[in-house]
Amino acid sequence: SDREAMVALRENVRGRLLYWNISSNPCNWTGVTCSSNRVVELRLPGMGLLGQLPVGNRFSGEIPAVLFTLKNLIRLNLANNNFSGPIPDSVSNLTRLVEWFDSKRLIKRKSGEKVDETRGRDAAPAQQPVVEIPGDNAAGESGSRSSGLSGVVKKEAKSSGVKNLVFFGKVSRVFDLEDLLRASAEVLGKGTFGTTYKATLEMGVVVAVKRLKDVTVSEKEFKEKMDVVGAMEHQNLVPLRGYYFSADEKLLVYDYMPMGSLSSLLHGNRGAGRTPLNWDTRSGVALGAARGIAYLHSKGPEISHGNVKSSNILLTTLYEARVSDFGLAQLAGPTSTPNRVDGYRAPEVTDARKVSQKADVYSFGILLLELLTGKAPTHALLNEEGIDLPRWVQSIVREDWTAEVFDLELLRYQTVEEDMSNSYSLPLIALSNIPKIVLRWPR
Ligand SMILES: Nc1ncnc2c1ncn2[C@@H]1O[C@H](COP(=O)(O)OP(=O)(O)OP(=O)(O)O)[C@@H](O)[C@H]1O
Repeated sequence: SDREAMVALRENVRGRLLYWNISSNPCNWTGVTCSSNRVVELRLPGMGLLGQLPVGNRFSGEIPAVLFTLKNLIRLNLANNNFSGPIPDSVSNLTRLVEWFDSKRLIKRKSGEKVDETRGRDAAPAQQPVVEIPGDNAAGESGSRSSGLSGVVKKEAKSSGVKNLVFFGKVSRVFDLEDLLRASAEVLGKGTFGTTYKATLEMGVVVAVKRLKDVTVSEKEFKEKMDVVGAMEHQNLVPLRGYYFSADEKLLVYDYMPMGSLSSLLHGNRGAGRTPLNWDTRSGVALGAARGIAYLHSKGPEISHGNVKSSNILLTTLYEARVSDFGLAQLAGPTSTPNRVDGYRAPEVTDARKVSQKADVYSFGILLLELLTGKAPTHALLNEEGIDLPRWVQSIVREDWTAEVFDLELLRYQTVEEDMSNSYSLPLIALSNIPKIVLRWPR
């Protein structure tokens, strides 16, 4: 029935369907008998009419070759028809056939091979064969947007018909590489390991995609390391959902965190209209980040984050902390270009790939100072405005305890100074010689 066909169609286009329309257009494919005279049109967002889908029309005869030549065709659903015979030669353009339930009735013809017509005719009716056409067909001409990821990611990734995204966890696979490449993309920022984009997929899903640079490890090693990262599951971590690896492109797919990073909330938009982070929020973020890092450390003595800093503490809409970017330092070569991570780095760390758990704790201590002072620990040599945060804190409170060290935004809240100064219970902090850094953990 048409209702069933609609359900099948919706399921099979996996969210790509913008609208569909059953009209009573006569079907005119040579060699195809159509008993219901109905044609389903499929429109995809921004792509116009893509093709007519013979869903549930009780078509019989061979599948019209024209279907396989349609540009931008992603999936072809032949559900509830009575097609038989060979899949047309042009099917060799297709790199993947999925859910080919009716293998008896529909035969994939290898080039030059004769087709056994009778085999097809005698078999049971086709149930739900679905053909996918990934690769350049789908990402081509009208499909790609100039601001899309496909304009950024190298061709090789686009045309790789075999490789696809590798997903972690029990989450059902909701999109594939082609979906990702067609997504509209916005640069979120450039970091040590590459550039991160906000990618909005046509089906409405939003993800953060990190395009890694300078990956020196082999595919096998990359996979092993990403498997470890992908297995980390904690409410204070940004989950790595999947990755893509090819010779030219390495992509990581994370959940997108709509509030951005602690760094941008603390230091961005200092002008009018800024929403200051109050002490409750800051201490809650510190606690959440500590829990995320402690979880990583609990996974084994050799497992550390390696890059704890405020741009890697992302926030949910409820201002809960999610730690991001763990396990990436070991993918790169030994040469690490100096960057603002240095402001967080424990003095004993000489190789960015070898950061101990203790060094993570040092970086976390710097993060706490950043939360308390509102100052970013950028490296003075690289950035004139940068400060060596522990040294600055020491210089301010060397003689006498003074509230000057705190972020002015925090001091606007009357009770906060007392809150911050009353407690010395910060056993986690391994920063040496920093007097009177006080923080009360929320109860
Ligand atoms: N999952 C995400 N959701 C929202 N924003 C993100 C996400 N991941 C990263 N960002 C933001 O994108 C920007 C770039 O991030 P990226 O991780 O590439 O660099 P970084 O954190 O500045 O440096 P590094 O590479 O050393 O960690 C940062 O502002 C970061 O907060």
